[in-house]
Amino acid sequence: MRHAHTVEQVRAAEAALMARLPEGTLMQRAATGLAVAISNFLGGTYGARVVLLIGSGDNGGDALYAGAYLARRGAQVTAVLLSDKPHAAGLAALETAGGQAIPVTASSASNGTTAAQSAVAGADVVVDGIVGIGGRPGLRPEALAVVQVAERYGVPIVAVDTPSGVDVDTGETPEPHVNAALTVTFGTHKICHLVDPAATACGPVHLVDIGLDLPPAQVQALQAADIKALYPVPHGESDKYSRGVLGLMVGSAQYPGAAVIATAGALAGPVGMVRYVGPDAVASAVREAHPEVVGDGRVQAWTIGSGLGDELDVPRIRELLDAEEPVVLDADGLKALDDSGDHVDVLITPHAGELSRLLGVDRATVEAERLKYARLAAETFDVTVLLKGSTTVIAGPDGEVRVNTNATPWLATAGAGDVLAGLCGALLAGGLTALDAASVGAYLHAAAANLASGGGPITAIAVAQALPEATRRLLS
Ligand SMILES: NC(=O)C1=CN([C@@H]2O[C@H](COP(=O)(O)OP(=O)(O)OC[C@H]3O[C@@H](n4cnc5c(N)ncnc54)[C@H](OP(=O)(O)O)[C@@H]3O)[C@@H](O)[C@H]2O)[C@@H](O)CC1
Ligand SMILES: [K+]
Repeated sequence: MRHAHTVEQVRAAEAALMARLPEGTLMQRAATGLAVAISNFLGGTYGARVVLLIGSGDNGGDALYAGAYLARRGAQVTAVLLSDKPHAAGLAALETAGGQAIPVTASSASNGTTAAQSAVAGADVVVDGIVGIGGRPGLRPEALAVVQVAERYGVPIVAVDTPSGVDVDTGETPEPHVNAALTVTFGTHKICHLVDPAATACGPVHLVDIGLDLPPAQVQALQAADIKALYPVPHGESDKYSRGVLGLMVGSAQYPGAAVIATAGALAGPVGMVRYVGPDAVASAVREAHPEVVGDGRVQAWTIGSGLGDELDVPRIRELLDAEEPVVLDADGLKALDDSGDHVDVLITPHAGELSRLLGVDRATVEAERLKYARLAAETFDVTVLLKGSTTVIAGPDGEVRVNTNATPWLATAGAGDVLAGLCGALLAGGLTALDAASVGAYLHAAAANLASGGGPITAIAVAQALPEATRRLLS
Protein backbone atom coordinates (compact mmCIF):
# COMPACT_ATOMS: atom_id res chain seq x y z
CA MET A 1 0.00 0.00 0.00
CA ARG A 2 1.20 3.51 -0.71
CA HIS A 3 0.44 6.01 2.03
CA ALA A 4 0.14 9.74 1.46
CA HIS A 5 0.53 12.06 4.41
CA THR A 6 -0.20 15.74 4.82
CA VAL A 7 2.53 18.36 5.10
CA GLU A 8 1.61 18.84 8.77
CA GLN A 9 2.04 15.12 9.47
CA VAL A 10 5.38 15.05 7.66
CA ARG A 11 6.66 18.11 9.53
CA ALA A 12 5.72 16.57 12.89
CA ALA A 13 7.42 13.25 12.05
CA GLU A 14 10.49 15.08 10.78
CA ALA A 15 10.75 17.17 13.97
CA ALA A 16 10.49 14.07 16.17
CA LEU A 17 13.21 12.27 14.24
CA MET A 18 15.51 15.28 13.94
CA ALA A 19 15.46 15.69 17.71
CA ARG A 20 17.16 12.27 17.97
CA LEU A 21 19.68 12.60 15.14
CA PRO A 22 22.74 14.80 14.52
CA GLU A 23 21.87 17.99 12.63
CA GLY A 24 21.65 17.61 8.87
CA THR A 25 21.25 13.82 8.90
CA LEU A 26 17.82 13.82 7.27
CA MET A 27 18.86 16.17 4.51
CA GLN A 28 21.91 14.00 3.80
CA ARG A 29 19.68 10.91 3.55
CA ALA A 30 17.30 12.75 1.24
CA ALA A 31 20.06 14.22 -0.92
CA THR A 32 21.90 10.93 -1.31
CA GLY A 33 18.70 9.13 -2.37
CA LEU A 34 17.96 11.99 -4.76
CA ALA A 35 21.44 11.89 -6.31
CA VAL A 36 21.27 8.13 -6.85
CA ALA A 37 17.83 8.48 -8.47
CA ILE A 38 19.10 11.25 -10.79
CA SER A 39 22.13 9.15 -11.69
CA ASN A 40 19.87 6.19 -12.53
CA PHE A 41 17.58 8.48 -14.51
CA LEU A 42 20.55 9.70 -16.56
CA GLY A 43 22.08 6.25 -16.90
CA GLY A 44 25.38 7.54 -15.47
CA THR A 45 26.88 10.79 -14.24
CA TYR A 46 30.24 11.26 -15.96
CA GLY A 47 30.07 14.31 -18.25
CA ALA A 48 26.31 14.76 -17.72
CA ARG A 49 25.15 18.37 -17.77
CA VAL A 50 22.98 18.91 -14.69
CA VAL A 51 21.22 22.20 -13.91
CA LEU A 52 19.75 22.75 -10.46
CA LEU A 53 16.96 25.29 -9.92
CA ILE A 54 17.43 26.47 -6.36
CA GLY A 55 14.81 28.25 -4.23
CA SER A 56 15.19 29.61 -0.72
CA GLY A 57 14.29 26.57 1.38
CA ASP A 58 15.49 23.10 2.30
CA ASN A 59 14.12 21.75 -0.99
CA GLY A 60 16.93 23.71 -2.63
CA GLY A 61 19.30 22.33 0.05
CA ASP A 62 18.47 18.77 -1.00
CA ALA A 63 19.14 19.67 -4.63
CA LEU A 64 22.46 21.38 -3.83
CA TYR A 65 23.81 18.43 -1.81
CA ALA A 66 22.65 16.02 -4.53
CA GLY A 67 24.42 18.27 -7.06
CA ALA A 68 27.62 18.03 -4.99
CA TYR A 69 27.35 14.22 -5.03
CA LEU A 70 26.90 14.21 -8.82
CA ALA A 71 29.75 16.70 -9.35
CA ARG A 72 32.09 14.43 -7.37
CA ARG A 73 31.18 11.70 -9.84
CA GLY A 74 32.06 13.72 -12.91
CA ALA A 75 28.85 15.60 -13.73
CA GLN A 76 29.00 19.26 -14.82
CA VAL A 77 26.67 20.84 -12.31
CA THR A 78 25.31 24.38 -12.49
CA ALA A 79 23.03 25.77 -9.81
CA VAL A 80 20.66 28.53 -10.91
CA LEU A 81 19.93 30.58 -7.79
CA LEU A 82 16.34 31.85 -7.79
CA SER A 83 16.68 33.44 -4.37
CA ASP A 84 19.38 35.55 -2.74
CA LYS A 85 19.30 33.27 0.30
CA PRO A 86 19.89 29.73 -0.95
CA HIS A 87 20.78 26.95 1.52
CA ALA A 88 24.29 28.12 2.51
CA ALA A 89 25.87 24.81 3.52
CA GLY A 90 24.44 23.06 0.46
CA LEU A 91 25.83 25.76 -1.81
CA ALA A 92 29.27 25.53 -0.18
CA ALA A 93 29.22 21.73 -0.64
CA LEU A 94 28.39 22.11 -4.32
CA GLU A 95 31.17 24.63 -4.91
CA THR A 96 33.70 22.50 -3.02
CA ALA A 97 32.76 19.56 -5.25
CA GLY A 98 33.48 21.63 -8.37
CA GLY A 99 29.97 22.77 -9.26
CA GLN A 100 29.20 26.39 -10.12
CA ALA A 101 26.37 28.70 -9.14
CA ILE A 102 24.86 31.58 -11.09
CA PRO A 103 22.11 33.99 -10.09
CA VAL A 104 19.02 33.63 -12.26
CA THR A 105 19.43 37.22 -13.42
CA ALA A 106 23.05 36.91 -14.64
CA SER A 107 23.29 37.93 -18.28
CA SER A 108 24.92 35.78 -20.91
CA ALA A 109 28.06 36.95 -22.71
CA SER A 110 26.74 36.03 -26.16
CA ASN A 111 23.11 36.71 -27.08
CA GLY A 112 20.07 38.22 -25.38
CA THR A 113 19.36 35.19 -23.20
CA THR A 114 20.42 34.91 -19.59
CA ALA A 115 23.21 32.56 -18.53
CA ALA A 116 20.60 30.51 -16.66
CA GLN A 117 18.45 30.10 -19.76
CA SER A 118 21.47 29.00 -21.82
CA ALA A 119 22.48 26.47 -19.16
CA VAL A 120 18.95 25.04 -18.96
CA ALA A 121 18.62 24.82 -22.74
CA GLY A 122 21.83 22.77 -22.97
CA ALA A 123 21.23 20.51 -19.97
CA ASP A 124 20.69 16.74 -19.90
CA VAL A 125 18.49 17.13 -16.85
CA VAL A 126 17.06 19.96 -14.79
CA VAL A 127 16.57 19.38 -11.07
CA ASP A 128 13.62 21.25 -9.57
CA GLY A 129 14.66 22.39 -6.11
CA ILE A 130 12.51 25.52 -6.30
CA VAL A 131 10.08 24.60 -3.51
CA GLY A 132 8.90 21.45 -1.79
CA ILE A 133 6.40 20.98 1.00
CA GLY A 134 6.95 24.54 2.22
CA GLY A 135 5.84 26.11 -1.06
CA ARG A 136 2.65 27.88 -2.02
CA PRO A 137 1.00 26.92 -5.33
CA GLY A 138 2.35 28.61 -8.43
CA LEU A 139 5.74 29.62 -9.78
CA ARG A 140 7.26 33.07 -9.44
CA PRO A 141 8.05 34.79 -12.80
CA GLU A 142 11.81 34.10 -12.77
CA ALA A 143 11.23 30.41 -11.95
CA LEU A 144 8.49 30.11 -14.56
CA ALA A 145 10.78 31.58 -17.22
CA VAL A 146 13.53 28.96 -16.72
CA VAL A 147 11.03 26.10 -16.41
CA GLN A 148 9.55 27.18 -19.73
CA VAL A 149 13.01 27.06 -21.34
CA ALA A 150 13.38 23.45 -20.17
CA GLU A 151 9.97 22.63 -21.64
CA ARG A 152 10.75 24.38 -24.92
CA TYR A 153 14.05 22.48 -25.33
CA GLY A 154 12.59 19.16 -24.17
CA VAL A 155 14.95 18.94 -21.19
CA PRO A 156 13.51 16.49 -18.63
CA ILE A 157 12.90 17.81 -15.12
CA VAL A 158 13.44 15.73 -11.99
CA ALA A 159 11.38 17.21 -9.17
CA VAL A 160 12.76 17.21 -5.64
CA ASP A 161 10.02 16.01 -3.26
CA THR A 162 7.17 17.66 -5.23
CA PRO A 163 6.88 19.37 -8.62
CA SER A 164 7.09 23.04 -7.64
CA GLY A 165 3.85 24.97 -8.02
CA VAL A 166 1.37 22.17 -7.26
CA ASP A 167 -0.78 22.21 -4.14
CA VAL A 168 0.88 19.51 -2.04
CA ASP A 169 -2.03 18.66 0.29
CA THR A 170 -4.87 18.62 -2.25
CA GLY A 171 -3.40 17.55 -5.59
CA GLU A 172 -4.79 20.72 -7.17
CA THR A 173 -2.85 22.75 -9.76
CA PRO A 174 -4.50 26.16 -9.82
CA GLU A 175 -1.33 27.93 -11.00
CA PRO A 176 1.66 27.30 -13.29
CA HIS A 177 3.75 24.38 -12.05
CA VAL A 178 6.56 22.05 -13.01
CA ASN A 179 5.72 18.96 -15.07
CA ALA A 180 8.28 16.40 -14.00
CA ALA A 181 9.66 13.36 -15.81
CA LEU A 182 10.40 11.89 -12.37
CA THR A 183 9.67 12.98 -8.82
CA VAL A 184 11.92 11.86 -5.98
CA THR A 185 10.19 12.17 -2.63
CA PHE A 186 11.26 11.53 0.94
CA GLY A 187 9.83 9.65 3.91
CA THR A 188 6.34 9.12 2.53
CA HIS A 189 4.16 10.07 -0.40
CA LYS A 190 2.36 13.38 -0.25
CA ILE A 191 -1.23 13.75 -1.46
CA CYS A 192 -0.11 15.51 -4.67
CA HIS A 193 1.71 12.32 -5.70
CA LEU A 194 -1.50 10.31 -5.78
CA VAL A 195 -4.31 12.71 -6.66
CA ASP A 196 -4.79 14.28 -10.07
CA PRO A 197 -4.19 16.73 -11.65
CA ALA A 198 -0.97 17.04 -9.59
CA ALA A 199 -0.23 13.30 -9.78
CA THR A 200 0.13 13.59 -13.54
CA ALA A 201 2.58 16.47 -13.06
CA CYS A 202 4.79 14.21 -10.90
CA GLY A 203 5.49 11.55 -13.52
CA PRO A 204 6.71 8.34 -11.86
CA VAL A 205 7.35 8.87 -8.15
CA HIS A 206 10.40 7.38 -6.44
CA LEU A 207 10.24 7.20 -2.65
CA VAL A 208 13.43 7.50 -0.60
CA ASP A 209 13.14 6.13 2.95
CA ILE A 210 14.59 8.56 5.49
CA GLY A 211 13.32 6.75 8.57
CA LEU A 212 10.28 8.86 9.49
CA ASP A 213 7.86 7.36 12.00
CA LEU A 214 4.45 8.34 10.63
CA PRO A 215 0.82 8.27 11.88
CA PRO A 216 -1.99 6.65 9.83
CA ALA A 217 -2.19 8.15 6.35
CA GLN A 218 -5.07 10.30 5.14
CA VAL A 219 -4.92 8.94 1.59
CA GLN A 220 -3.88 5.47 0.49
CA ALA A 221 -3.27 3.80 -2.84
CA LEU A 222 -3.79 0.05 -2.72
CA GLN A 223 -1.29 -2.07 -4.63
CA ALA A 224 -1.68 -5.51 -6.22
CA ALA A 225 -0.93 -7.38 -2.97
CA ASP A 226 -3.55 -5.35 -1.07
CA ILE A 227 -6.17 -5.99 -3.74
CA LYS A 228 -5.34 -9.69 -3.78
CA ALA A 229 -5.82 -9.89 -0.02
CA LEU A 230 -9.29 -8.32 -0.30
CA TYR A 231 -10.63 -10.36 -3.23
CA PRO A 232 -13.39 -12.79 -2.14
CA VAL A 233 -12.00 -16.08 -3.44
CA PRO A 234 -14.49 -18.98 -3.21
CA HIS A 235 -13.54 -21.96 -1.04
CA GLY A 236 -14.46 -25.66 -0.99
CA GLU A 237 -17.77 -25.11 0.83
CA SER A 238 -18.94 -22.24 -1.42
CA ASP A 239 -22.10 -22.51 -3.50
CA LYS A 240 -23.70 -20.04 -5.86
CA TYR A 241 -25.76 -18.48 -3.07
CA SER A 242 -23.00 -18.19 -0.51
CA ARG A 243 -20.76 -16.56 -3.14
CA GLY A 244 -23.40 -13.84 -3.41
CA VAL A 245 -26.27 -12.99 -5.73
CA LEU A 246 -26.32 -9.62 -7.49
CA GLY A 247 -29.45 -7.90 -8.75
CA LEU A 248 -29.10 -5.64 -11.77
CA MET A 249 -31.56 -2.82 -12.37
CA VAL A 250 -29.92 -1.30 -15.43
CA GLY A 251 -30.62 -0.63 -19.11
CA SER A 252 -33.82 0.37 -20.88
CA ALA A 253 -35.49 0.20 -24.29
CA GLN A 254 -33.47 3.34 -24.99
CA TYR A 255 -30.15 1.83 -23.80
CA PRO A 256 -30.38 -1.98 -23.88
CA GLY A 257 -26.60 -2.19 -24.42
CA ALA A 258 -25.95 -0.79 -20.94
CA ALA A 259 -27.72 -3.81 -19.44
CA VAL A 260 -25.76 -6.29 -21.54
CA ILE A 261 -22.46 -4.60 -20.73
CA ALA A 262 -23.10 -4.15 -16.99
CA THR A 263 -24.10 -7.83 -16.84
CA ALA A 264 -20.82 -8.78 -18.50
CA GLY A 265 -18.96 -6.82 -15.82
CA ALA A 266 -20.99 -8.44 -13.03
CA LEU A 267 -20.50 -11.99 -14.31
CA ALA A 268 -16.75 -11.39 -14.47
CA GLY A 269 -16.79 -10.61 -10.73
CA PRO A 270 -16.89 -12.98 -7.77
CA VAL A 271 -20.69 -13.56 -7.60
CA GLY A 272 -22.41 -16.93 -7.80
CA MET A 273 -25.48 -15.64 -9.65
CA VAL A 274 -26.83 -12.55 -11.38
CA ARG A 275 -30.52 -11.55 -11.52
CA TYR A 276 -31.77 -9.06 -14.10
CA VAL A 277 -34.78 -6.86 -13.31
CA GLY A 278 -36.08 -4.68 -16.13
CA PRO A 279 -38.25 -4.48 -19.27
CA ASP A 280 -38.88 -7.82 -21.01
CA ALA A 281 -37.21 -6.82 -24.25
CA VAL A 282 -34.05 -5.80 -22.40
CA ALA A 283 -34.13 -8.94 -20.26
CA SER A 284 -34.25 -10.98 -23.48
CA ALA A 285 -31.25 -9.13 -24.87
CA VAL A 286 -29.38 -9.75 -21.60
CA ARG A 287 -30.22 -13.49 -21.61
CA GLU A 288 -29.28 -13.85 -25.24
CA ALA A 289 -25.81 -12.49 -24.48
CA HIS A 290 -25.59 -14.13 -21.02
CA PRO A 291 -27.85 -17.24 -20.75
CA GLU A 292 -26.79 -17.79 -17.11
CA VAL A 293 -28.71 -14.69 -15.93
CA VAL A 294 -31.99 -15.29 -14.04
CA GLY A 295 -34.97 -13.10 -13.12
CA ASP A 296 -36.17 -11.26 -9.99
CA GLY A 297 -35.62 -12.79 -6.54
CA ARG A 298 -33.54 -12.47 -3.38
CA VAL A 299 -30.18 -10.75 -3.79
CA GLN A 300 -27.26 -9.77 -1.56
CA ALA A 301 -26.55 -6.53 -3.43
CA TRP A 302 -27.80 -4.32 -6.26
CA THR A 303 -26.29 -2.45 -9.16
CA ILE A 304 -28.72 0.23 -10.20
CA GLY A 305 -28.68 2.96 -12.76
CA SER A 306 -26.55 2.41 -15.86
CA GLY A 307 -28.61 3.30 -18.95
CA LEU A 308 -31.93 3.46 -17.08
CA GLY A 309 -33.08 6.40 -19.21
CA ASP A 310 -36.89 6.62 -19.06
CA GLU A 311 -37.09 3.54 -16.82
CA LEU A 312 -35.82 5.56 -13.87
CA ASP A 313 -38.19 4.73 -10.99
CA VAL A 314 -37.12 7.11 -8.24
CA PRO A 315 -39.40 5.83 -5.42
CA ARG A 316 -38.37 2.20 -6.07
CA ILE A 317 -34.67 3.12 -6.13
CA ARG A 318 -35.00 5.07 -2.89
CA GLU A 319 -36.65 2.05 -1.31
CA LEU A 320 -33.69 -0.09 -2.32
CA LEU A 321 -31.21 2.53 -1.11
CA ASP A 322 -32.87 2.45 2.31
CA ALA A 323 -33.04 -1.36 2.41
CA GLU A 324 -30.41 -3.54 4.03
CA GLU A 325 -28.70 -4.80 0.87
CA PRO A 326 -25.76 -2.71 -0.34
CA VAL A 327 -26.18 -0.85 -3.63
CA VAL A 328 -23.96 0.45 -6.41
CA LEU A 329 -25.68 3.51 -7.80
CA ASP A 330 -24.45 4.61 -11.21
CA ALA A 331 -25.25 7.00 -14.06
CA ASP A 332 -29.01 7.75 -14.38
CA GLY A 333 -29.63 6.13 -10.99
CA LEU A 334 -27.75 8.99 -9.34
CA LYS A 335 -30.77 11.20 -10.01
CA ALA A 336 -32.57 9.27 -7.26
CA LEU A 337 -29.97 10.06 -4.61
CA ASP A 338 -30.98 12.44 -1.84
CA ASP A 339 -29.05 13.66 1.15
CA SER A 340 -31.40 12.23 3.77
CA GLY A 341 -30.98 8.89 5.47
CA ASP A 342 -28.22 6.43 6.15
CA HIS A 343 -26.50 5.29 2.96
CA VAL A 344 -23.27 3.81 4.33
CA ASP A 345 -23.74 0.66 2.24
CA VAL A 346 -24.24 2.66 -0.93
CA LEU A 347 -21.42 3.12 -3.43
CA ILE A 348 -21.93 5.80 -6.05
CA THR A 349 -19.77 5.75 -9.19
CA PRO A 350 -20.02 9.15 -10.87
CA HIS A 351 -17.69 10.79 -13.35
CA ALA A 352 -16.84 14.45 -12.80
CA GLY A 353 -19.88 15.65 -14.78
CA GLU A 354 -22.31 13.55 -12.75
CA LEU A 355 -20.70 14.58 -9.48
CA SER A 356 -20.89 18.23 -10.49
CA ARG A 357 -24.65 17.87 -11.08
CA LEU A 358 -25.12 16.14 -7.73
CA LEU A 359 -23.29 18.91 -5.88
CA GLY A 360 -24.40 21.86 -7.99
CA VAL A 361 -20.88 22.99 -8.95
CA ASP A 362 -19.46 23.16 -12.44
CA ARG A 363 -17.60 20.24 -13.96
CA ALA A 364 -14.27 22.02 -14.40
CA THR A 365 -14.22 22.79 -10.68
CA VAL A 366 -14.77 19.13 -9.81
CA GLU A 367 -12.02 18.09 -12.25
CA ALA A 368 -9.61 20.59 -10.68
CA GLU A 369 -10.49 19.72 -7.05
CA ARG A 370 -11.23 16.01 -7.23
CA LEU A 371 -10.29 15.10 -3.68
CA LYS A 372 -12.30 17.92 -2.17
CA TYR A 373 -15.50 17.15 -4.06
CA ALA A 374 -15.28 13.37 -3.68
CA ARG A 375 -15.00 13.94 0.09
CA LEU A 376 -17.81 16.48 0.09
CA ALA A 377 -20.20 14.13 -1.74
CA ALA A 378 -19.35 11.24 0.60
CA GLU A 379 -20.12 13.43 3.57
CA THR A 380 -23.23 15.09 2.10
CA PHE A 381 -24.95 11.91 0.93
CA ASP A 382 -23.44 9.57 3.56
CA VAL A 383 -22.21 7.26 0.80
CA THR A 384 -18.94 5.91 -0.53
CA VAL A 385 -17.95 7.81 -3.67
CA LEU A 386 -15.90 6.39 -6.52
CA LEU A 387 -15.04 9.40 -8.68
CA LYS A 388 -13.94 8.09 -12.06
CA GLY A 389 -10.99 9.64 -13.90
CA SER A 390 -7.32 9.20 -14.74
CA THR A 391 -6.73 8.66 -11.05
CA THR A 392 -9.88 7.33 -9.41
CA VAL A 393 -10.63 8.89 -6.04
CA ILE A 394 -12.60 6.76 -3.59
CA ALA A 395 -13.96 8.54 -0.51
CA GLY A 396 -15.82 6.87 2.34
CA PRO A 397 -18.46 8.57 4.49
CA ASP A 398 -16.10 8.51 7.50
CA GLY A 399 -13.38 10.51 5.70
CA GLU A 400 -11.19 7.63 4.54
CA VAL A 401 -9.76 8.17 1.03
CA ARG A 402 -8.18 5.76 -1.40
CA VAL A 403 -6.82 6.44 -4.83
CA ASN A 404 -6.47 4.10 -7.77
CA THR A 405 -3.70 4.96 -10.18
CA ASN A 406 -3.38 2.07 -12.66
CA ALA A 407 -5.94 3.22 -15.25
CA THR A 408 -5.17 3.73 -18.93
CA PRO A 409 -6.57 6.71 -20.88
CA TRP A 410 -7.97 4.15 -23.39
CA LEU A 411 -10.54 3.31 -20.73
CA ALA A 412 -12.43 6.52 -21.54
CA THR A 413 -14.84 4.67 -23.82
CA ALA A 414 -18.62 4.23 -23.93
CA GLY A 415 -19.90 1.50 -21.63
CA ALA A 416 -16.70 1.17 -19.58
CA GLY A 417 -18.55 2.68 -16.61
CA ASP A 418 -21.30 0.06 -16.96
CA VAL A 419 -18.69 -2.71 -16.68
CA LEU A 420 -17.32 -1.08 -13.53
CA ALA A 421 -20.78 -0.71 -11.98
CA GLY A 422 -21.54 -4.38 -12.64
CA LEU A 423 -18.18 -5.48 -11.27
CA CYS A 424 -18.44 -3.35 -8.11
CA GLY A 425 -21.93 -4.73 -7.51
CA ALA A 426 -20.56 -8.27 -7.77
CA LEU A 427 -17.88 -7.40 -5.22
CA LEU A 428 -20.49 -5.97 -2.84
CA ALA A 429 -22.58 -9.12 -3.26
CA GLY A 430 -19.40 -11.10 -2.57
CA GLY A 431 -19.29 -9.50 0.88
CA LEU A 432 -16.87 -6.58 0.53
CA THR A 433 -17.58 -3.22 2.14
CA ALA A 434 -18.38 -0.34 -0.20
CA LEU A 435 -14.86 1.07 0.23
CA ASP A 436 -13.19 -2.27 -0.51
CA ALA A 437 -15.55 -3.09 -3.40
CA ALA A 438 -14.72 0.27 -4.95
CA SER A 439 -10.98 -0.25 -4.45
CA VAL A 440 -10.91 -3.77 -5.87
CA GLY A 441 -13.35 -2.85 -8.66
CA ALA A 442 -11.38 0.19 -9.81
CA TYR A 443 -8.11 -1.72 -9.69
CA LEU A 444 -9.30 -4.78 -11.64
CA HIS A 445 -11.26 -2.69 -14.12
CA ALA A 446 -8.08 -0.75 -14.93
CA ALA A 447 -5.94 -3.91 -14.96
CA ALA A 448 -8.36 -5.55 -17.42
CA ALA A 449 -8.35 -2.42 -19.59
CA ASN A 450 -4.55 -2.46 -19.67
CA LEU A 451 -4.57 -6.13 -20.69
CA ALA A 452 -7.21 -5.62 -23.38
CA SER A 453 -5.64 -2.43 -24.68
CA GLY A 454 -1.94 -3.29 -24.89
CA GLY A 455 -1.52 0.36 -25.89
CA GLY A 456 -4.41 0.50 -28.38
CA PRO A 457 -8.17 1.18 -28.47
CA ILE A 458 -10.59 -0.98 -26.49
CA THR A 459 -14.34 -1.53 -26.20
CA ALA A 460 -16.24 -1.90 -22.96
CA ILE A 461 -17.03 -5.54 -23.79
CA ALA A 462 -13.32 -6.21 -24.36
CA VAL A 463 -12.63 -4.83 -20.88
CA ALA A 464 -15.28 -7.13 -19.37
CA GLN A 465 -13.85 -10.08 -21.31
CA ALA A 466 -10.36 -9.35 -19.99
CA LEU A 467 -11.53 -9.22 -16.36
CA PRO A 468 -11.23 -12.98 -15.65
CA GLU A 469 -7.64 -13.01 -16.95
CA ALA A 470 -6.77 -9.84 -15.00
CA THR A 471 -8.24 -11.49 -11.89
CA ARG A 472 -6.33 -14.74 -12.52
CA ARG A 473 -3.07 -12.83 -12.84
CA LEU A 474 -3.80 -10.95 -9.63
CA LEU A 475 -4.63 -14.08 -7.66
CA SER A 476 -1.88 -16.34 -9.04
N1 LIG B 1 10.19 17.36 6.11
C1 LIG B 1 11.09 16.38 5.96
O1 LIG B 1 10.94 15.31 6.50
C2 LIG B 1 12.27 16.61 5.12
C3 LIG B 1 12.36 17.72 4.28
N2 LIG B 1 13.33 17.85 3.39
C4 LIG B 1 13.23 18.86 2.36
O2 LIG B 1 12.81 20.09 2.84
C5 LIG B 1 11.74 20.58 2.04
C6 LIG B 1 10.93 21.56 2.78
O3 LIG B 1 11.80 22.63 3.06
P1 LIG B 1 11.27 24.04 3.59
O4 LIG B 1 10.40 23.85 4.74
O5 LIG B 1 12.48 24.85 3.82
O6 LIG B 1 10.38 24.57 2.43
P2 LIG B 1 10.67 24.71 0.84
O7 LIG B 1 9.53 24.01 0.22
O8 LIG B 1 12.01 24.34 0.43
O9 LIG B 1 10.64 26.30 0.57
C7 LIG B 1 9.76 27.11 1.22
C8 LIG B 1 10.19 28.56 0.96
O10 LIG B 1 10.09 28.84 -0.42
C9 LIG B 1 9.50 30.13 -0.62
N3 LIG B 1 8.30 29.92 -1.45
C10 LIG B 1 7.05 29.59 -1.08
N4 LIG B 1 6.26 29.41 -2.13
C11 LIG B 1 7.02 29.64 -3.21
C12 LIG B 1 6.75 29.59 -4.60
N5 LIG B 1 5.54 29.26 -5.08
N6 LIG B 1 7.77 29.85 -5.43
C13 LIG B 1 9.00 30.18 -4.96
N7 LIG B 1 9.30 30.21 -3.65
C14 LIG B 1 8.32 29.97 -2.79
C15 LIG B 1 9.21 30.70 0.72
O11 LIG B 1 10.24 31.56 1.11
P3 LIG B 1 10.33 33.08 0.62
O12 LIG B 1 11.05 33.06 -0.68
O13 LIG B 1 8.93 33.56 0.49
O14 LIG B 1 11.13 33.76 1.68
C16 LIG B 1 9.24 29.49 1.64
O15 LIG B 1 9.73 29.76 2.92
C17 LIG B 1 11.03 19.32 1.62
O16 LIG B 1 10.18 19.50 0.53
C18 LIG B 1 12.22 18.43 1.31
O17 LIG B 1 12.71 18.70 0.01
C19 LIG B 1 14.47 16.93 3.37
O18 LIG B 1 15.64 17.64 3.30
C20 LIG B 1 14.59 16.06 4.59
C21 LIG B 1 13.36 15.61 5.19
K1 LIG C 1 10.53 20.81 -6.00
